[in-house]
Amino acid sequence: MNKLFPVGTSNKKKAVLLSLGATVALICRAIYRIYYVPRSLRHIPSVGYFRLIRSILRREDATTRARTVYGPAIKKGNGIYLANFPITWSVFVSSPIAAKSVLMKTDNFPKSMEIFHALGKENPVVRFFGIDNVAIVNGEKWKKQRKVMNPAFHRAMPVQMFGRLMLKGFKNIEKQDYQVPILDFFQRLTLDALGIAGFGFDFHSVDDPESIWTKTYENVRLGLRSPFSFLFPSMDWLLKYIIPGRKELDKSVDKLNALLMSMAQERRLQVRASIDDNVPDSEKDLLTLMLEAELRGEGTASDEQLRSNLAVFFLAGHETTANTMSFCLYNLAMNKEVQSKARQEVLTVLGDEPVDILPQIDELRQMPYIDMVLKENLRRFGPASMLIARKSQEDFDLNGVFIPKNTPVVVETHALHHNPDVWKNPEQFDPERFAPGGEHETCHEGMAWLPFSSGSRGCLGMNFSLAEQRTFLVMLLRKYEWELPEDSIHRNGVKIQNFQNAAPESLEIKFSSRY
Ligand code: HEM
Repeated sequence: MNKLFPVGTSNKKKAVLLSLGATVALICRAIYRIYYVPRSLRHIPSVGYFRLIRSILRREDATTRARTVYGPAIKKGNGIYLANFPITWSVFVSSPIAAKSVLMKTDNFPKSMEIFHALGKENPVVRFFGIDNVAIVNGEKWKKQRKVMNPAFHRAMPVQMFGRLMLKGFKNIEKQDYQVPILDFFQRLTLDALGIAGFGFDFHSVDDPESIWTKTYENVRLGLRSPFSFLFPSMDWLLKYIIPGRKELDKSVDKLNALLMSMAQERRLQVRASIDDNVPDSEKDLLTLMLEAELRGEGTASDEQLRSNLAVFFLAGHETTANTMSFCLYNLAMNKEVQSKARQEVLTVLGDEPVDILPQIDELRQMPYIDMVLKENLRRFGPASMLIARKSQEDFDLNGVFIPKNTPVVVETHALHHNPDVWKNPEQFDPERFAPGGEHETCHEGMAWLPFSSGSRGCLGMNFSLAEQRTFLVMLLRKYEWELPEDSIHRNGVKIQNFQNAAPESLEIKFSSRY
């Protein structure tokens, strides 16, 4: 040690120099890890770390980023490339054939739980969602939970309840003088829909903007999205005292957790006493249906697992559906001929009497063009721009590219849906792609359309969300025509809120009533 320092250096000076040296070494190591691609992955075309960060800081939307940042690497790697994102070097997949290989081989590519473990038990994200829920766990644990839930999500969907909510939504459109901040409008509808359908609880978000439970939920939703809730996890013990709003967030998480837990416990007792025996399945909430499946011996779920899964339904089903519907109204405002064609289909099935009506399930099934519109909207602006990272369990040949064991692999749905080698004119909104014999049916091998993912880990709530989207869209088309206001910032292309939330930035829609 003495050889390192000139004779006469005091102990205090030595300590300072040593700590400085250690800090510089740590910083160099961190920069090296960020910048230099691991040797075992260097054969895959990569995206520069700082180019990516610059794009995020400039708030470039996912489409621009896919074109300018990832585009060249995607082309070079035939749909497979490497980027240091979100926390480590990962392989990104935007080719239909490679995506299919990853999603069909769930044992080779289970979901990676690293982020949740890194956050630690005290983190609000982990305290709300838990780490034992169907969206995160793998293997037998996952099978058991999914088995309890599958029947609940495959029964007849509660379209009458969705319709009743939209009737309340009509009143809000009138109250707001027919020019409506559309994301807020749909966030209220989809929150109430999830509360009622999930566990029989009305947040009253649509009819009472000040409702206490809506505010509690909003505190949690926005708080968990703050970068401070998941960045610097090792500093959480300190951050929780200095981050503004963190105390409030912790309190709201406790309050919402207590509500979900009490719902799970009470409903278990009710189901055991068979209180809801005469209620048809389409009117039962998801919690009741899950508990009934458990009673029939179709899997098991503890109270904490039920609570944690109800929390996941909010994460997975609230903003996703609200964002999707907002984009759908945008797309139809920008493509008037599609809006008219969709309305014509609705009027043919439901008639054009000047009165509000609630569509029935079998009527919604007779509207193939509406489904084409919803599919194209999800291709263009699906809310899940990438799937949760998977980790390769062994060396793997992915469409001719060698992927070593323990590599994080991310299917990047946005880049896949906007890949010009896969979709013709990908930036154009064209529902005809999904017509029988259309582009999607005839030109695609592998998995080219993945807004809900696919395979056994595909979205559990897909049918639920699609039934909700159909009901809302059909009722809106029957009652209104709509367009963007003259001064809308979205006239030359939609502006996205930010990197964390791919929702349209303060989008307003101007409605005119048809009756
Ligand atoms: C437009 C609406 C929705 C979209 C685009 C969507 C998309 C997705 C995607 C892409 C996945 C796969 C994630 C991954 O593997 O990394 C997923 C999984 C999941 N979704 Fe959805 N989702 C939507 C609505 C819903 C709703 C309404 C619910 C529940 C009420 C829900 C519940 C779930 C659950 C529980 C999973 C995990 C399934 C598993 O791993 O077994 N989703 N969703």
